[in-house]
Amino acid sequence: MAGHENNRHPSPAEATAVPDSLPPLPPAFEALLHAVIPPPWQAQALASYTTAKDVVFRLNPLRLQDRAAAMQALAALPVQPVPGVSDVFRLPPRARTALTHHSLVADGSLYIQGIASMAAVWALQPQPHEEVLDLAAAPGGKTALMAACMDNRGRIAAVEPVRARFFRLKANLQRLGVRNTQLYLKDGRQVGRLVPQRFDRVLLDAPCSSEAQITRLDPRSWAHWSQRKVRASAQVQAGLLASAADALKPGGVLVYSTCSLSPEENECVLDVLLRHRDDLQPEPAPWPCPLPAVPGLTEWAGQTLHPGLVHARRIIPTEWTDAFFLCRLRKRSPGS
Ligand SMILES: C[S@@+](CC[C@H](N)C(=O)[O-])C[C@H]1O[C@@H](n2cnc3c(N)ncnc32)[C@H](O)[C@@H]1O
Repeated sequence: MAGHENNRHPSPAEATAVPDSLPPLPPAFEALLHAVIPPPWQAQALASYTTAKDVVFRLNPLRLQDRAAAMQALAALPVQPVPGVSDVFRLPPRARTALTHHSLVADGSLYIQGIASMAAVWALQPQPHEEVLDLAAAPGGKTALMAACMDNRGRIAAVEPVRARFFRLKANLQRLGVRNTQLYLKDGRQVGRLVPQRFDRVLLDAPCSSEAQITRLDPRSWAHWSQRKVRASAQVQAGLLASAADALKPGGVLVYSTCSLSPEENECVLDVLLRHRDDLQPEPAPWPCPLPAVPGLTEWAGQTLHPGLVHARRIIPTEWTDAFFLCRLRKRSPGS
C-alpha cells in the first residue's frame, strides 16, 4: 500500500454501488469493527465500507512557489479546507481523477495524503533543529511532511528494507523537495542496537495487516487479510517497537502508528513494551484538527492493558478518514 494513503480508485459505478449488492465484509473483520468501534460511531463507520472516500491533500511548502496561484489552479475543483489545519483540503471522490492528474501533483506542490497519516506527524511534532528517525519510511508521505514541519532543516534518517519501496521512497522525496533526509536500506529492527539513544524523535509507522485498505467495493482488498496475518504483523511490530525505543534519546518522543484496527497490532504491542520497561510513558498527542477518534483500549480479550494507553487514539473510518491507530510516548530523562 502507499503508506496509509488510500491509493485504490473505485470506478464511478463502484462508488455509487448499492450496499446490499456488495459482497459482505469477512465476518471476523466485521466482528472486529463491532468490538473496537463504540456504538455511536458504528453506523457511520460501516457505511464508509460501501462508498468511495473523499480525497484529502495538503499543499507542500517545500515545493510550492505561489500559494495564491496554486489555489487559483484548483479553483475548478470542489475543494474544501479542513478546519484547524492550514493548507489541508478535501474534495469529493468524483474529483479524484482530476486531482490525481493535476500538474500541482506532478510537480510536488500538492500531495494526496490521508488525514490520519498527517495526524501521526502532527503527534510527533518534529522540530527544525532536531534529529529524527523514520523507522518504516516508504513510500515517504510522512517523511515528507516531517521535512516540511522541520523546514528542511535538522536531519531525518529514513529506514526502509524493501528495495523496490526504498527506491520509490527516494523518488517521492526528490519530487517533494525533501533535502534534510538520509535514506537507509535496512531492517529497522537493527537500528536501536546500532545507534542507541540517538534521536530526539522517532516515528514507527509500522508495517501492518493494512486493515484500512479493506472496502466492500473491492473484495481483493481483503485477499491477504486474516487473523494469522494480524498475528504475524504483531510479531514484526514488537521487534520494531523495541528498536525504536532503544534508538530514542532520554526525554525524546516516539510515535507508534498503524493503519490497522486490531488491538493485537496496536494496544497489545505497546502493552508488552510498557510492561518490560518503565522508561517510556504514553502521553496525550497534539491534535490540531477535529478527527473522528476514540481513546485507546485499556482492556482487550479479558486482559487489562497499561492504563496509559487511554492516551492513544483510534481513528474511526468514515467517509473522509481511514482507520488508523497512533500513540505518542515519551522516554523519561535521567532523574525525572
Ligand atoms: C505502513 S508502511 C510505511 C508508510 C510510510 N510511513 C509513509 O507514510 O509513507 C510500512 C513500511 O515498513 C516497511 N517495513 C517492513 N518491514 C520492515 C522492517 N523490518 N523494518 C523497517 N521497515 C519495514 C514496509 O516495507 C513498508 O514500506
